[in-house]
Amino acid sequence: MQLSYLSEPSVLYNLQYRYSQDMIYTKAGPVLVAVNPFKKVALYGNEYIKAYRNKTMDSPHVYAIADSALREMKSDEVNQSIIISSHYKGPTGILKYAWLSVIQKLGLESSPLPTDAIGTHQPYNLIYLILFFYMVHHGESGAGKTETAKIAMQYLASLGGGSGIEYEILQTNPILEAFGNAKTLRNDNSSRFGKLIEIHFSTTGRICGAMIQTFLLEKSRVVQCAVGERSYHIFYQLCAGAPTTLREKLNLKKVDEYKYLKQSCCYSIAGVDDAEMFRAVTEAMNIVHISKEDQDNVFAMVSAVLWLGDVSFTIIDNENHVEITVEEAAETVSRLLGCSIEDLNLVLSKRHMKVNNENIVQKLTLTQATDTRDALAKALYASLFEWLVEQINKSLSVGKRRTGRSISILDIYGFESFDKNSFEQFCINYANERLQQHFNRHLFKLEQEEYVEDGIDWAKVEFEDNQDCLNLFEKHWENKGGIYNWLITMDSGFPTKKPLGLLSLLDEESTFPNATDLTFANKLKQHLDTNSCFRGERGKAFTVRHYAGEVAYDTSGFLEKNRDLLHMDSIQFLAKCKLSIPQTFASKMLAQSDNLESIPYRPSVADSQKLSVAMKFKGQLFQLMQRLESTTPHFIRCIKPNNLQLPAIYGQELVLQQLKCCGVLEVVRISRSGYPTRMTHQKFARRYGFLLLEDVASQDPLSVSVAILHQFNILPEMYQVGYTKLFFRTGQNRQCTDLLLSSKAINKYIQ
Ligand SMILES: Nc1ncnc2c1ncn2[C@@H]1O[C@H](COP(=O)(O)OP(=O)(O)OP(=O)(O)O)[C@@H](O)[C@H]1O
Repeated sequence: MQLSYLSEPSVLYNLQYRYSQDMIYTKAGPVLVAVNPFKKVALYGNEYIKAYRNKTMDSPHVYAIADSALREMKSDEVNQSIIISSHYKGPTGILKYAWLSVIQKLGLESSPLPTDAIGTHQPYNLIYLILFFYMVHHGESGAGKTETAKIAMQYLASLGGGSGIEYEILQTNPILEAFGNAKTLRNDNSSRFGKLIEIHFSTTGRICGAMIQTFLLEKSRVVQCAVGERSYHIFYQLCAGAPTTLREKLNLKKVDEYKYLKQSCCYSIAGVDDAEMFRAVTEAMNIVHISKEDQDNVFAMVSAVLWLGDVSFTIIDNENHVEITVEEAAETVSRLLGCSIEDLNLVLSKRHMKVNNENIVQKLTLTQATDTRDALAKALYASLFEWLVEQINKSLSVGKRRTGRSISILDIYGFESFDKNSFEQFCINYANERLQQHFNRHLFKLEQEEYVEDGIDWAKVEFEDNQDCLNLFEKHWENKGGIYNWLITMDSGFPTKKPLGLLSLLDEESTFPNATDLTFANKLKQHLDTNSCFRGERGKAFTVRHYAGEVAYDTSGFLEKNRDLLHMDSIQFLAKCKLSIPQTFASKMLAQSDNLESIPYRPSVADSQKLSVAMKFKGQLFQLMQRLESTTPHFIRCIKPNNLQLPAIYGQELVLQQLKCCGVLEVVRISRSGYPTRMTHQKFARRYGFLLLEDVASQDPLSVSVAILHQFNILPEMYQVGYTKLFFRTGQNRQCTDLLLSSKAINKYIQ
């Protein structure tokens, strides 16, 4: 089904009709729209893979996208990318908590919306309806990006490389999901990080290796998570599935006995067996060659993080200073990390500072000690995640003799807008602005530029350009006189001039020791109030006009999250641990802090051992975009038809909103009026020239092409002749080809 022939209402009608028939994939111009079925659909597996490979099936599918990426990689000798994204605006807030209390009352904890509860518990039906209406009109995560990425990987992996590498690539999924996914209110298996997997191919077109890059893991979840949500799956899987010896070695308790896990009152996921998942994860680790010893170290770190949360403090004076309480938690942490209780106490209750060139030791208050403990837990977990990805990459980089050709699959968080939007949404939405720019560039800008360059008659199709919003985030300009001053920021990844964009203002404020979230918000208002994409709000808030809608951000916690400081004392503490894995984490952190010394912009205050989170993210995104720019992109837009994670419920408004947000409707418009299929005159003349019945006066490819089109009476409104290419309306090239092939001329030729 090609939506490109259709008007907007019929696009919507068709999507809904197809969804009701389990046809969850639809093409909108070059973009594949995937509507989450929330149930098993009979569209996958070897039979389907074979059919798409042999071209006996050509209906829209992730397999078809992966297949054309593969073919184009081989024929054009250009790297390809499959960019999977979703766009939603989601609620949190009171109704969600109301819903949680409803399901708890029904004794159906962890189930987002049990269908049997709707019918049998009449008193709750009204609440259900209100919630349903509310949720359907806002939309949320769980659109199906990760599943789609896995389906694309499955297709590519089915090619077989003979070395088993494709199986290894698939087995990275359970590991990354265990350590980087969590149950949220919106999705039982929500990815809390972005992921790019680059699959490498040999000269014969076989998979010979892969490389994974991850982005911005949500580490705050390790120490804090909302009611009804869970922390990372691995915590629950380890506690449920560790064999007795490991359980004893790690001194594991039940999940509801750990403070970090207890706070959200949610321990299980309907239909998921954590113990079984643990076995699948260890099996996957074996397959990607993570040694038994390393696995034990990994699980020791996971257990250490859990036990750190249980380390408590005793107040030792009337200034609220503390020491750690020496009990099971502290003892277990020191055993698992390989440090002494004294060192653990020192790092959590005291801080070394340099004041006026003099070294002093400051005692920590209860709040400071608790923050230090949580920062250590978050850093340990984030380092562990990074380390695991590194190990996986080592294992996947087997095929050194590769062609340099690759297909990258990008599965990155979608646009987010909740009741309360914090630093995480700020970064995620910035990433989405970047990706939307990439989408616009390829589907609107470059497309239309090509028409103009080739001199065809073309009335420009307007599209929502998000350049202004990107500038608000990234660029530096002088407010005086309102003149934009395009100063380089990205070459080095660091600003070289006075910062006046959202990111650089945030970074600058993060380096002032006395700055607060309020001074940051005021600074934004002072510098950016004249910007049309920015609006200062009361107090600590500000609003950004994103391409997908306005989002109000609350700056509470922005500075702290952006600084993401782990005090040098904590790094040195990890370096002193006897186990090799915390030592490795420490060296990595120290290496990062060394690199920073060469950066002129960041002041050398004692704590600035790390690049700020926003700047690191900006650098990562910049590299990502550079990488994607050198590929031919294939876009998949995932749509969530309801927020209840249930099959057969299709919220028209919700779908429409997502289609609008992600530019699909504009793509349909441009595909209808545009000429998406094209072929150079040379290629067209070479392919069909032999069909000409009469000699053409001039043998140049353009004249031959035009003569062929005339001979077969191809309607003039179906194509345009450019300087270098023929441009065909949607699908017309194919119809044209069919026409040519079924013509008498070809029959004559064959005879
Ligand atoms: N093609 C599919 N077939 C069957 N079920 C699917 C499919 N795609 C998604 N789902 C269901 O939807 C759920 C959410 O999908 P997924 O985790 O891929 O969403 P996501 O967009 O990656 O979400 P998040 O942004 O929270 O990570 C899956 O756990 C699965 O139950």
